[in-house]
Amino acid sequence: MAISIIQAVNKLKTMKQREKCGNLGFILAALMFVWTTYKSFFPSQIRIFLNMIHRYTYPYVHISFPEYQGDGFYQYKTLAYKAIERYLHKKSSDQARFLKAGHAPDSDTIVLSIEENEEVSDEFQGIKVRWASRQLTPKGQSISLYTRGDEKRYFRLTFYKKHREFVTNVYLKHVLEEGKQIAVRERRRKLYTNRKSDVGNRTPMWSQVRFEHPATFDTLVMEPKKKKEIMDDLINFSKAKEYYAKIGKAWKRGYLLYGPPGTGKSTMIAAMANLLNYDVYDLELTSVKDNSELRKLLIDTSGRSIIVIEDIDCSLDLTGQRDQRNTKTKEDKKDPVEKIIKTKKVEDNNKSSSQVTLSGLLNFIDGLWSACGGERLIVFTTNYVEDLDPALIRRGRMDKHIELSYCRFEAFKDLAKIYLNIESHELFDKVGKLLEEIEMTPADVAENLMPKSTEEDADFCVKRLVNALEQAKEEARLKAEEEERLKAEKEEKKKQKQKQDSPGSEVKGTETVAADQEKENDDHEVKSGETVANEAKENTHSVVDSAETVTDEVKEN
Ligand SMILES: Nc1ncnc2c1ncn2[C@@H]1O[C@H](COP(=O)(O)OP(=O)(O)OP(=O)(O)O)[C@@H](O)[C@H]1O
Repeated sequence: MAISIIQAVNKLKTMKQREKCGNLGFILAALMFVWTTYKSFFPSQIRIFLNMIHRYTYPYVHISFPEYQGDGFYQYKTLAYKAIERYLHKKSSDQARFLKAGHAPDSDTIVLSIEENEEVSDEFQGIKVRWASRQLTPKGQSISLYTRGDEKRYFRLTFYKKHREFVTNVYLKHVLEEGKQIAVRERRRKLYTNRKSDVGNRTPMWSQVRFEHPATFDTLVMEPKKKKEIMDDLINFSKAKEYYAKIGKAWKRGYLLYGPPGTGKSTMIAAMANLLNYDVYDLELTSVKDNSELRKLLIDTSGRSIIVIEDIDCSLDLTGQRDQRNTKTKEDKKDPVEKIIKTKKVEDNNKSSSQVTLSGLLNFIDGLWSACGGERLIVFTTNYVEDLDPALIRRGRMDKHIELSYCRFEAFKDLAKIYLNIESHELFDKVGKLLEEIEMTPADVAENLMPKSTEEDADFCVKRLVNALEQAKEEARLKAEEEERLKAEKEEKKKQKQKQDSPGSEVKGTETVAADQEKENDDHEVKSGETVANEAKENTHSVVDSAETVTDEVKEN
């Protein structure tokens, strides 16, 4: 019984299908008849006229965006097609049933786009449009024989005639801008460095690797208020294209990061690049032949990038007309170890044949060429901000000066949270006190806090830090004592020498000492006013020096 019912239903279905096929055949035949009659009986003028009426009353507008442009020899993918492809990715994956997948250049993303003859709709500010993908088949060729140049693929945008103004002026701008932004967001970021140019070398001047530094502002420890201020400044800059255009300034900003080694200058640059999704150009000034090469390098950089010159104080002799005597005084104040490191760096750099001058560098920062490309940060780092020429770092060139300093208690707590995932410990107070007495860089604190094996738990690491701080404190004390002793010894030797030099020194009493003192005073008077001023400066800085010495001893350890 059941079987016979099913058979009956099937029979009915087949009948209906046949009926449908019959109807379709009839409609097709009728259409062909109308078309043939139209072609044979309507003269071409009337057909043109009817076409015109049709065009006039047709409610839609179509715009085509071909994939490739160019002549028969050179074809290139149009920027508009690429941007539309990226823009439609999300809509295509949501709406279309037949999709094409491709690998976006310079990116790890798969881009989905609609297959031929598929359509997706879009709505922007209440206006609806349709996007379709089409392909023209050149006559006499099958699709499988296409070469890249033969492909006539294009996107077709359809919208109501009444929205023509809006679509062409507003919507298309939005699509292209958004598509470009998506491509930029999803691209693989690069770290570039410049190579020394050889004579006749035509290879690009920047070599590149993928930029994969994991540092972020979350992992960079510094005073929270200062950190927020820097982040706001950066984000503000990245959104200020119109503002910069309005005030007539090139869309770029200079940052000067200064502070002792190991306080996070390089880490901050990586965090900046990750925050803004920028590329990084690490410019090695000593490898740049001259000012004109420097300019070429600048032109070869792209927008949305950070150009970094590290250790700018050691990069070539950029002192300009600076007072050499002044420089010497500052050099004298430095710790001997620091002085040796710096002298070595400067010597190495001086060995390079670079003829880049201060004015060349100033032009690089804010000359006419610096405006090309836009959306660029220029970052200088230095351990010795006082050594830099004021012209180089004045506001307008280096707009924001950021000091990175030794680790304080707040920064330590952040590091403990990042490295050990702890927010409190019985030794925290002790660490806080020690950090007030001893200057330790975040790099050294981080190194002590980082577990080196699975046995080293948080407790072990905090204790290790306390030990390191106590040891640094003890060494600083011993060094200060040793310095005191040396100073006293020097004084004693000086006095002895004075005794030997002056006649009748054996019987020197209070009178003779007074005479010596008078002589010394006379000598001082002969000295030029400048030298006296310098000496006075040296004396005022002696207190700072001793503090620096303590710090350096910590660093050495
Ligand atoms: N403020 C900080 N926050 C978090 N980590 C830091 C900080 N400062 C230093 N570090 C850690 O110390 C290491 C060295 O820091 P970094 O290279 O950024 O210092 P620097 O100031 O650039 O040193 P130099 O002047 O020698 O180039 C980094 O890998 C980072 O892990």
